[in-house]
Order: sequence, then C-alpha cells, then structure tokens
Amino acid sequence: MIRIGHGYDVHRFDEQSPPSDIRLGGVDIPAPHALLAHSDGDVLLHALSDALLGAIGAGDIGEHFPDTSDEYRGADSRELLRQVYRQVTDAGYSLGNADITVIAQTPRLNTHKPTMKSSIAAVLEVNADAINVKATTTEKLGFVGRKEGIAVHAVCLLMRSPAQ
Ligand SMILES: Nc1ccn([C@@H]2O[C@H](COP(=O)(O)O)[C@@H](O)[C@H]2O)c(=O)n1
Ligand SMILES: C[C@@]1(CO)OP(=O)(O)OP(=O)(O)OC[C@H]1O
Repeated sequence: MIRIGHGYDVHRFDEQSPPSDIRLGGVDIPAPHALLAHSDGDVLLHALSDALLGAIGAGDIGEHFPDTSDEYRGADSRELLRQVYRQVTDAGYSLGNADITVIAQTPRLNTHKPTMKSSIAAVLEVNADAINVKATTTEKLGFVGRKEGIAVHAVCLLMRSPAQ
C-alpha cells in the first residue's frame, strides 16, 4: 500500500533584521534578512513535516507542535521532523521519496541544494536519492517576488514497511 502527502508553508522575512543566515532543510544559508517564526523558521522542514503528517492522516505540524507553546520557541525543526518521521514509521510506513520546491526570489539556492538534500536525508535516515530539492523564483511577482518571504511545497510518497 502507498500513501501520498502534500505540505505547504510560508515564512515572512523580518525586514527589520540585518543580513542573516536562514535555516532551510537544516542548513544555514546567508540571506538578506532573518525569517520570522516561533521555531528556527525552517520553512522547508515545516512543509516536509506537513507532507509526512498528511500522508498518514495525522493532521498538521501546528497540532503536534503548537506555536503557542514555549516548548517549541526557537525549536530545531530537524528535531520536529525526526518526531514526525517516527510517527510515520510507528504507523508502519517508510519514505519512498519526497520532492520539495522552495519558492524564493532570494537567496539563490543552487549551490546549497546538494547540502540540503543530504541534511534532510540524514535527519530521516534515508538514502539521499529519496530526496529532491528544487528552487524557483516567481519572476518578481507576488509576495515572494517582492522578497517579503519564502514559500515551500513538499510532496511525499510513503510505502508500507516490510513486515518484521
Ligand atoms: N531562489 C532560487 C530560485 C531559483 N534558483 C534556480 O534558478 C532556476 C531558474 O529559476 P526561475 O525562477 O527563473 O525559473 C531554478 O530552476 C533554480 O535552478 C535558485 O537557485 N534559487
Ligand atoms: C513550528 C511551529 C512551532 O514552533 O512554529 P513556527 O516556527 O512559527 O512555524 P509554522 O510553520 O508557522 O507553524 C508550525 C508551528 O507549530
């Protein structure tokens, strides 16, 4: 049996912040501003976590890690993703593949994509070829194009784990 999931998340740049690293896929990447968030703001891992939760019918990231809880203030989203993936494996599934699209006018991500891919694979303890990271701008259109924030879509396919 296979299951499909989709996740989408947006975080806004803090226009008051000076140039700063942002966390994307567990990797620190230089950007014109920090991203506003309750956690570390890793918008890529949030979208991927939502895709995995969606695939097992387990709601969304905010239900599991509320942004009203001090427990998750400044949280490392790799740890949130680890907990989400534990739910996936506990439900008897493992990742087939995940395909992730980062929608960002800035920063340029091409040189960081291989590092993001291996960072995500390491968190999930899967082969790197199960993960694909893409980036696109919006040709300067909309909130992404105005460099107000970054959006991410993630889709994943889960497969029933072989019986132990
Ligand atoms: N933040 C980004 C956005 C895009 N890229 C790379 O550029 C290619 C062309 O992007 P368009 O939005 O003009 O289609 C895209 O396929 C990515 O390879 C990037 O590195 N960082
Ligand atoms: C990750 C959590 C929890 O710290 O907060 P944020 O970093 O604000 O991220 P978001 O994607 O808005 O919502 C999920 C939250 O529960």
